[in-house]
Amino acid sequence: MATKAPEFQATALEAIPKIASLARGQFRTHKTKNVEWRKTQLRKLYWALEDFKPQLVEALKSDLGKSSFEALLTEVDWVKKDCMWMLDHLDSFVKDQKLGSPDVPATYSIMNFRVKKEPLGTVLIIGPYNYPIQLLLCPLVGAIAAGCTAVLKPSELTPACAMWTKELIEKRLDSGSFSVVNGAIPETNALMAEKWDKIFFTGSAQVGSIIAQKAAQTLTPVVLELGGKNPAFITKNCGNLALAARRLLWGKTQNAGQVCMSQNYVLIDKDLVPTFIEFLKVAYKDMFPNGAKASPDLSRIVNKRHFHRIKKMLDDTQGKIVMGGELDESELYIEPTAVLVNSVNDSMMQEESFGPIFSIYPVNTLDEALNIANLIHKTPLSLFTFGNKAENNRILNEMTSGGATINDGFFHGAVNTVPFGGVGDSGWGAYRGKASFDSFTHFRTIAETPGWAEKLIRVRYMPYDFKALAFLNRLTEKSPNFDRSGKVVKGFGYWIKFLFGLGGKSAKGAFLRWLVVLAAHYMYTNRS
Ligand SMILES: NC(=O)C1=CN([C@@H]2O[C@H](COP(=O)(O)OP(=O)(O)OC[C@H]3O[C@@H](n4cnc5c(N)ncnc54)[C@H](O)[C@@H]3O)[C@@H](O)[C@H]2O)C=CC1
Ligand SMILES: CC1=C(/C=C/C(C)=C/C=C/C(C)=C/C=C/C=C(C)/C=C/C=C(C)/C=C/C=C(\C)C(=O)O)C(C)(C)CCC1
Repeated sequence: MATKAPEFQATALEAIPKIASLARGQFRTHKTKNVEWRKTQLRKLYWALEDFKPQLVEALKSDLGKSSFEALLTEVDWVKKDCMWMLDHLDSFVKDQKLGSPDVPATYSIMNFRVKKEPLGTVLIIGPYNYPIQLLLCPLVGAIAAGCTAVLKPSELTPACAMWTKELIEKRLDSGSFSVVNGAIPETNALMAEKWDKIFFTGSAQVGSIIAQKAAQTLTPVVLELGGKNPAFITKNCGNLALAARRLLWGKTQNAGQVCMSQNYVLIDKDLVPTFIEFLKVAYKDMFPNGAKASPDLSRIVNKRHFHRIKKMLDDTQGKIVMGGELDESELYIEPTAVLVNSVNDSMMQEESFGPIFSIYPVNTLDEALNIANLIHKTPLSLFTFGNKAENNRILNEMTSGGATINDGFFHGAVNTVPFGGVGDSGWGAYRGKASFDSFTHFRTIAETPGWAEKLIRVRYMPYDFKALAFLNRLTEKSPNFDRSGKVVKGFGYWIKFLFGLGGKSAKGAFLRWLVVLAAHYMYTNRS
């Protein structure tokens, strides 16, 4: 098969309602409820990715200048691994979950409470341009696993990937259950005019807000994976400043920093700044011995609009470029660049970089760093800490983020099986690993009341009987072990428990203590 992508073609607007209706129709056949059917789709997706590998690698090169190393590690092989992982665990995820203690009080245990995992239905997945394969198809893995049908809308900014994605999905997966609509705003609007059971959107906060507002009109649940202005903190006690510099530079070189979870700015103890800059330069030289432009590993900026967006941040800064700074529009090339700034109002602090540039902001104290970070963006997608244990804990405690990495760049997001998502305005909901399955699943609680229990549970019927209610309360109500000021009261029950538990708080602890006592007693009475 040729590796050159078919020319980009938007899906005809009038075809979109039919595509959505077909996917809904396929869901109503109930075939997706069959776990074997889902597994077959995941297996087919795995092999489609393997078979289309040359095309996808080539497409990532032509759309983003992405190296084949990254194309495999973070896109094609990444999704294949996701398929394999899901196949390995799906049987256990789909099982009904029996509900017992502590969810169900012992008095209701006869009702066989359980949670049934149901597919949400037909879902819409809208992807961004930076990881056009991974960020579109990983949610699809979750949707297939959960038993949903889906329509995918790749980013039009990566046209070659969009066209191959359409071909591999529509040729290899169940026809009509999974389709791809290509296009930009008009096509997305046409999709948004349809009724979905969930919308999974990855992209900018501005578009995320449009999607959420539209979805709210039909009470459609949404997952939003958005961006953020992500801080890194470096304190005097970071230990290895050279390592911090190298690891943070990694975050701005992979995919030319077009990674929504990489750092936007570094808040660093002012005394460390000159050495940190030197270490950045050393790391840069290590990664790009012949300069970044000559490196076959560094991606390009996706298009002129984004190139100029990033360039404007550099044009508007009042700071000083201390590493990098070269730009070449003809190649959409921007060199990994660090800018030393001294104002929170600087363009390098206020705009989301989403490119290979970041700022360095010197601070006097950790208090100051935390105040600035909370001011710039209270709920970023990521956060990075390079301090001692107490400082790292303090940062994690006093500032939230979607995810965080201690002592590295975005490592919390570099493993495909752990939950990933934002918080507040950096995103709603999470996916990856089991979270991908959960994201497209309705957890339906089921109770089953046996006929023979009728007499036991008839207290609910009219005419109401207060005596029966009092009896039920005696059986089920727990009296508080705290007073009106919220203080725990150590009453008779507490001391009895303490005595019989031999001071242990849990049943297991008490059991172990009793074992020790009995063993000691046995040895004492059987001593020769
Ligand atoms: N949290 C996460 O996992 C990720 C978040 N991002 C964020 O995404 C942004 C960059 O990605 P882009 O592709 O530029 O995002 P974008 O928001 O411009 O586009 C995302 C999708 O929305 C569609 N779209 C664009 N404008 C629209 C409109 N007015 N109405 C309806 N649909 C529209 C596009 O066709 C595309 O498929 C950055 O802000 C970045 O932080 C990117 C990757 C991952
Ligand atoms: C091999 C042996 C061992 C272990 C070796 C280890 C731990 C190797 C580690 C390798 C590393 C650090 C690989 C790094 C990979 C980075 C990846 C995959 C980055 C992915 C980025 C992604 C997916 C970006 C996503 C972007 C998103 C979501 C966005 O824009 O929002 C032992 C254990 C030491 C034993 C010996 C053998």
